[in-house]
Amino acid sequence: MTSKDDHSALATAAPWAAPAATGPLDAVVTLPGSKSLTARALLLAALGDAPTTLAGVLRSRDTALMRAALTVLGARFTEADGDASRLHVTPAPLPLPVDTGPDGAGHIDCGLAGTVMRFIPPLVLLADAPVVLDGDEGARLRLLGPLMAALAALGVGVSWLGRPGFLPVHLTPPAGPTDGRANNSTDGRAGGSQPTTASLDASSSSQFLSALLLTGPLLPGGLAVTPSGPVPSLPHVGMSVACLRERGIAVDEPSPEDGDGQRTWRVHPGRPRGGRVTIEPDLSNAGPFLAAALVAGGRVTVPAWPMATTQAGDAWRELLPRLGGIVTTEPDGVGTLRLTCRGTGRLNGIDADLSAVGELAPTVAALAVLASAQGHASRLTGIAHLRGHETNRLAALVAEARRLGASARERADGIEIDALPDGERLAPALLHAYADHRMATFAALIGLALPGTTLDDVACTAKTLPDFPARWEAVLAQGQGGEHGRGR
Ligand SMILES: O=C(O)C1=C[C@@H](OP(=O)(O)O)[C@@H](O)[C@H](O)C1
Ligand SMILES: C=C(OP(=O)(O)O)C(=O)O
Repeated sequence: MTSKDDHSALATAAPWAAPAATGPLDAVVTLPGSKSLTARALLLAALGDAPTTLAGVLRSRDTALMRAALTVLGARFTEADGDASRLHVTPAPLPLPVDTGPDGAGHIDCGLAGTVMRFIPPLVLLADAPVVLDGDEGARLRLLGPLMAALAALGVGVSWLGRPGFLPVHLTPPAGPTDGRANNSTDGRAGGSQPTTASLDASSSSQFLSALLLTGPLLPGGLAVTPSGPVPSLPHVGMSVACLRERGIAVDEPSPEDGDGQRTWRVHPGRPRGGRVTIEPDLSNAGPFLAAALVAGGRVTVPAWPMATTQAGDAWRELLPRLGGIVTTEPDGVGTLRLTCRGTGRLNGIDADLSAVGELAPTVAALAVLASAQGHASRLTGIAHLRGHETNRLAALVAEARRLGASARERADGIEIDALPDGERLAPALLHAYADHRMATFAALIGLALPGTTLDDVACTAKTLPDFPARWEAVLAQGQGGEHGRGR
């Protein structure tokens, strides 16, 4: 099944002419909600002990698919107060009543969303009928095997409908009730019984571990899960833990001193609390906008930046100065900051282990490619798992960097970009997005510095950020003689 939604229709449109910078920026960018926090908020609200009202919800392709998937499993969503970013969620009853088709299974379109294809399968442990998951062509290249092996060990019937280990897959709930219908505690610690135990290999995606943790409180006795090796993107696991705790579920995290294969996460049984939840702006998607100031000069400000957050994008505060920017903050609202990034037009190379924040790599790579033309080499390491993202991002970044005339290569766990020799320059090109929203924003950043850069598919940015081209053009119009008001 390939999605026939707006995204795939737009993907065939003419190439996008990436706007070039014509002067220093002076822009304020208000970003919609975090993709990762929205996915978790939707799922935990669907499993809640009472209705939830969500504010700051991201409305994008990934989150629409998550909503649709949870609707197949019995949750109900209604827009609140005519505001698209506010949602009332009525939780699903247990066992989850699957909306089945003529084949007796519920059908879930994962699009290209890692959060949907990984977070939904463990819910089959709580479901009353089988579920079939499929997605875009690119989604059929994203690994699911290790998560399914863990679910099979918990009694889920796993039947691969294509290549083993990948979508599409047919999942059958275990014969007996495995859901936590007895887990009625409100303190998140009742249940008393020994936890359900699982082990899994999460070395190719932290989402496998997050997926089990998010369903964990509904399993008999909760869940104790021990990944067999290293786990990338650990802040995203921390985000899953924080989201559970915010909803009253107790979670014991392993000690950072525990070695790979010895770390156990213990989720205590209970129903996630309903109530009101406000979702933070997407700090990963803030990256290209803040980085634009490094390329064009001037400044870009993001308001409502949380003072404390589990989002990987908080690392921009540390990464952008290393790449040549100046990052400052000032108080904004309660618990939030206005974060400003200033650029001078000069870029630095960077040698960075991005294992914890891999989703920031394409934006860092765009700056590194541009820095190579200013005589600086860069090395991004700890990101072998990016080969399993929306596309093989290591191959894609190297191919696109070379298309521009940069000297770049893949290493086992990352990429290297050489300093361009004196006298050599980068040249604009038609860049490829590979259906990957972050490869599209890579191209947008390159276009600021290389007039004439085009991109084959800007529509794929709708995966996590609606209206990206308009938002990008509005940022450029601010401070370059344009008449757009500041902020949006
Ligand atoms: O849990 C999440 O919301 C995510 C976890 C990370 O996945 P990986 O561990 O596969 O990198 C991240 O890159 C992805 O964008 C979102
Ligand atoms: C890896 C990413 O997405 P997904 O949630 O689809 O894994 C990403 O957004 O960079």
